Amino acid sequence: MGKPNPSQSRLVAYELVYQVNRDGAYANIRLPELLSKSKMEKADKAFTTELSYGTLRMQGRHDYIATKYIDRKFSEVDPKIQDLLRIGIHQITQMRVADHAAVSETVEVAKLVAGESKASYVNAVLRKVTASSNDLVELSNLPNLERLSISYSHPEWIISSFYDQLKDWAEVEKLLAANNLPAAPDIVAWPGKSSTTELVQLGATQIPGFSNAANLDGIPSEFDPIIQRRAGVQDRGSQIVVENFLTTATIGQSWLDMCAGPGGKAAYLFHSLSQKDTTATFLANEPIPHRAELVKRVVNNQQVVSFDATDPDNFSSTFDRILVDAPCTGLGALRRRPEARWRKSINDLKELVTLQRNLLTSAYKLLNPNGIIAYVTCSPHIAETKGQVLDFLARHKDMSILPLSTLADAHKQGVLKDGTMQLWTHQDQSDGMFMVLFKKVG
Ligand SMILES: C[S@@+](CC[C@H](N)C(=O)[O-])C[C@H]1O[C@@H](n2cnc3c(N)ncnc32)[C@H](O)[C@@H]1O
Repeated sequence: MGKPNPSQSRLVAYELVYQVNRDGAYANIRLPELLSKSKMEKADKAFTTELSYGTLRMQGRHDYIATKYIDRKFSEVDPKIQDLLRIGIHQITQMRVADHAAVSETVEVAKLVAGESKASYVNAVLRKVTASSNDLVELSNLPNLERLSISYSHPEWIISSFYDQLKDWAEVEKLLAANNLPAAPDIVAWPGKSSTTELVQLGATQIPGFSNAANLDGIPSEFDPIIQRRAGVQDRGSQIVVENFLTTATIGQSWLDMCAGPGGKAAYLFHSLSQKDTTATFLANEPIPHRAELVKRVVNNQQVVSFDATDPDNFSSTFDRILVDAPCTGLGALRRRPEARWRKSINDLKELVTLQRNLLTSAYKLLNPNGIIAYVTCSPHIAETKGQVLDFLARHKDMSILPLSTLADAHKQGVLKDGTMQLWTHQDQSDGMFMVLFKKVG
């Protein structure tokens, strides 16, 4: 084999996959850094993005394929070889790259990052993969859970949690497929700062049924209204949450965003309230310092505090409207975060459910008579959604659900019989947001 000569686009894709899988990097933060250092052309950057994000999403499936051609468990293979095989198999099975190019280009990366002998091994395994149809017909004999887990590259516990809610394997399959498709970012025009007319004039596409939303077929950090902090990157599901909560506004209320970082909903709420009602007050709270700094970039600094919100004594006043956009497993936003499905476990869920419960208890203590709490997660998991609702209502007899269906100006999308809302990526083209409004009586 000659001197290694990898293409920049594959080398950067490998670096990203390795850093995410081995060093805990976040793809959406690390990739822009790697791309800006690389000086690649736009088309090569797009290739790198598709290859690296796609590999991270689909690596469960790729590991299954690789295991057919190796003589040990995939987890026992050298970590560099694991990630090289994954990017090779992604090109062979998921992208329109000719087999010979997928193999030889991956082998060039392997020579540079892992040396000649490991590169030979990668070469041998990938050649065997190209000789197969990779149609995985054998999976049709497996139970639904195992079959879908391999085909759509999702951990089984996550698929079970979707089935618990959807109760229909065909629907679950559609959701898993949607989670594997990249989505162009949604943006929101902050009232008083920009408008959808301006966003559309600058090349974004308006989203029907929304007052301030547009979809951007481009890089948000290169879009002027975002650079100038007059608009934000925000999935339409989160925009629905904010807009629904705002329909409960009356004059002169005090608002708290209890879990505000990095500030998406806080910014939209803050700018909307500033336009609607100058007598309303707004406070955003975020305990993690660097996330609180992000909130300060989009909300007036004087209106951002940094406390553990599970202790209500940290706050010096009570509120009429409290948003509890709680830390959660994020199982509703898997298409936007390629590695997220591999990062969370059932153990995380247990801790998160306790934290969510404690935040709700604290919100209750901070709520004024006739006040409203919006409890929100970007997860459809039953323990983080319906489970929390039942638990909260059982513990607080003076609280009841304010059905979203009774609010004339609220979005109708995803509203369930009990008045809560559950969005689904495959049905609503949004993150799988859950929302319930709790009203305090008297
Ligand atoms: C789902 S995120 C909020 C997203 C945010 N509302 C937005 O739209 O950009 C949950 C936030 O809760 C914060 N958090 C974690 N523990 C908390 C606590 N004990 N009190 C308040 N916030 C907490 C996390 O740091 C995280 O920033």
